[in-house]
Amino acid sequence: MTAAEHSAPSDRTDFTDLAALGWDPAAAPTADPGSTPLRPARVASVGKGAAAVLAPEPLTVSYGPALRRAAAADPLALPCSGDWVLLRPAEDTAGRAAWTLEEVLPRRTALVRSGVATDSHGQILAANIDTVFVCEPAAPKYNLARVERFLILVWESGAVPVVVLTKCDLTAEPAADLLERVAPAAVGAEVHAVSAAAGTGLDGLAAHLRPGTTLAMLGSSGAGKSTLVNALAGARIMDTGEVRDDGRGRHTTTRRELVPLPQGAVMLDTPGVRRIGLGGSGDGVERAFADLLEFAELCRFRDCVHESEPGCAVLAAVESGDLPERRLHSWRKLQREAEWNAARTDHRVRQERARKWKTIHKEMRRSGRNRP
Ligand SMILES: Nc1nc2c(ncn2[C@@H]2O[C@H](COP(=O)(O)OP(=O)(O)OP(=O)(O)O)[C@@H](O)[C@H]2O)c(=O)[nH]1
Ligand SMILES: [Zn+2]
Repeated sequence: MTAAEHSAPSDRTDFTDLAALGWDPAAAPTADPGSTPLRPARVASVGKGAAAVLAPEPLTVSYGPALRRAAAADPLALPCSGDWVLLRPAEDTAGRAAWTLEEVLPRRTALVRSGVATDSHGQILAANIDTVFVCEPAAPKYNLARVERFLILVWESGAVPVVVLTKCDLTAEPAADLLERVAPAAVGAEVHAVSAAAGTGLDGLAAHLRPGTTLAMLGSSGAGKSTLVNALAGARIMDTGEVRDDGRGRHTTTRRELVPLPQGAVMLDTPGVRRIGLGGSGDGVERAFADLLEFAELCRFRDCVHESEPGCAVLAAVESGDLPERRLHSWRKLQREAEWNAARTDHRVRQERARKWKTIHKEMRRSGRNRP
């Protein structure tokens, strides 16, 4: 069934406007004949038991019973910003027309922060993001290890990372030199050097702002994310941190929201992520260190750990200068971290969760979508 057909019974859904929020018609849910038409919406932010959604007009919706049951079994079933969800018509306690959040549609991508407190499930920061601008200030000095950490996280999410070196007006280093130095840490990703203040390098990002794209920004606090969004939008649509206490600062971005850009993309604005744990369940490390792992294929021993083994092609590449030594150190550290986190969510836990999800979806279909 197409998006247009699905919208037919619900004259209140404007799919043209949903497209401005990144709605993909191919993802249109199929409604069972005779069931109450459910209405798609996109989550802007979440609170306790309720979410702020755009449908496309802003609504606050409470969680329906099926969703609450699913969340009790697995916290990842709870909606997060960027999720596409289905709403069911309901009444609030005063008898006024309202909507409940019935179901979270399958996530295309999910940005996960692991290692939150003792919870081994991790926390989903945002969903259905296509492209992430990994913002790293060129001045006073870029931090390649931080860029690598962000890249792993983005690859793991399923989104495409784009490294953006910000504040280039504050460094004497020519953009070409900057790009050349940073590119080895950003294997497989585009790298751009920009200055929001001077307006340079912004054109290079245009291709990532096309309609239908959901964008997000990652980068430490004060990296210049909000300033960059404003420069791209040509308007002050985000608060920026003009006043800060020190370099580490406080978060100046306090809202998580979906912000349409004039170019057609939507920006999913999440607060600066300062301390990130790696999930370790996906192929983020493999993708972020594809250069190193290509050499590893040539090691004499299959289980080579590239420490001191004879015939280690990785060590040989470092020796010959084909692989920066810094990359090897970075990889060791991040790989260990990812493995440690993955071990916490061991195989059994993952299987258990897959089984639970199956039940939850069945349950949702039964108790939610099919009920008249
Ligand atoms: N010189 C110069 N300063 C910049 C540039 N971009 C941002 N800044 C400054 O850097 C500071 C932090 O910028 P923000 O855009 O607030 O940083 P942010 O990454 O959004 O910070 P959080 O909201 O805390 O995550 C502000 O004082 C900006 O004016 C730039 O291109 N050049
Ligand atoms: Zn080796």
